[in-house]
Amino acid sequence: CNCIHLLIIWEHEVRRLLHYGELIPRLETALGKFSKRNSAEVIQPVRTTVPLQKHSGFLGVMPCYMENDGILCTKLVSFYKRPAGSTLPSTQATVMLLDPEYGNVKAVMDGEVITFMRTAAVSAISAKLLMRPDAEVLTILGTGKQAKSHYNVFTEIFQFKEVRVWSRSVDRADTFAGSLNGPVTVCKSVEEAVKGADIIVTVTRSTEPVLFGQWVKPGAHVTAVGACRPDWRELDDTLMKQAVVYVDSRESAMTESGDIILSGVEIFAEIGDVINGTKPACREKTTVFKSLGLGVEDAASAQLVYDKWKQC
Ligand SMILES: NC(=O)C1=CN([C@@H]2O[C@H](COP(=O)(O)OP(=O)(O)OC[C@H]3O[C@@H](n4cnc5c(N)ncnc54)[C@H](O)[C@@H]3O)[C@@H](O)[C@H]2O)C=CC1
Ligand SMILES: O=C([O-])C1=[NH+]CCC1
Repeated sequence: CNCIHLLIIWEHEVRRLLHYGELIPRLETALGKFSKRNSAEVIQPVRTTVPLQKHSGFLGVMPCYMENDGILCTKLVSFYKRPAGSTLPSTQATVMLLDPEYGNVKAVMDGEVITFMRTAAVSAISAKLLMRPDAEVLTILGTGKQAKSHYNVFTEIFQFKEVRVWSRSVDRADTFAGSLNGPVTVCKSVEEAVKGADIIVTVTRSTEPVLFGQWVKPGAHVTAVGACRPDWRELDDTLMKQAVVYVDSRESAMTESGDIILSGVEIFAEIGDVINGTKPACREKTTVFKSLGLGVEDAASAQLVYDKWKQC
């Protein structure tokens, strides 16, 4: 039995071991495999969510099996609708890697760093495929953990002339700006922040639209990361209807995304279809990539952490 080899990999180790340069190619491969719907490559159901009514939150369970790669993984993620000013965390996560033959857990690792890095990396993949190559202005709406990881990966792999941020509180936006390793423009309104922007990342905990189509430049790319419940929104109907809509998973989007379900729009493609070359990247049009977060992303990330740990 190999159950004595249980590893615990803490947050600071995951942070040390994960780098976008290695994570992005692994995620591209995993998303491409996911969109082939070949059960020998990926079995990944839509996440199961248990409402935590008393605490305005949800526990998500996100299993994934990649048979050909020998990866069996599940993430437990709790996420909450916190009131303004709350100091409680909005997302907490733990990832478990199992041995698919024995069935034992071989590693338990921090899932928070995996969650904010893999989500930002997937957004960067969508931008690589869907953003105009001459994009100059990046806008980030929201100033939390995902905002930081998105700022980090977008400025690491692209070059923008200007990066803008917006938060409901200018003080929070100023604090966020001060924590970054580069210049940003703090904007007082969403409209000011997104005017003329080539790429807009929405990473808020809002449950109502914050980004309106009337403000978005034609041909811009929007990566929508928040609003992961069927009755939560970040984008309005006008934007959803004027855009070509890409998602990480059709099933997840039709189950979990208020922006997709309530606007009634058609999904054009999964991002994995574009990676596989089976659907085009409509860069010249306004595009929305609606991200919900997938177990296959956590599985590929956790395996990378494990591989790197073994190399040390
Ligand atoms: N698509 C995916 O794979 C994932 C999505 N998420 C989602 O991303 C969002 C951001 O997550 P974190 O950065 O970890 O949260 P966070 O709590 O660190 O940051 C949230 C940000 O949203 C702002 N905000 C809260 N309510 C708002 C409102 N009504 N209008 C405008 N802004 C508001 C906060 O001030 C803060 O700047 C959450 O909705 C979370 O559920 C989180 C993990 C993965
Ligand atoms: O994929 C993920 O971990 C999550 N998506 C929405 C909240 C957490």
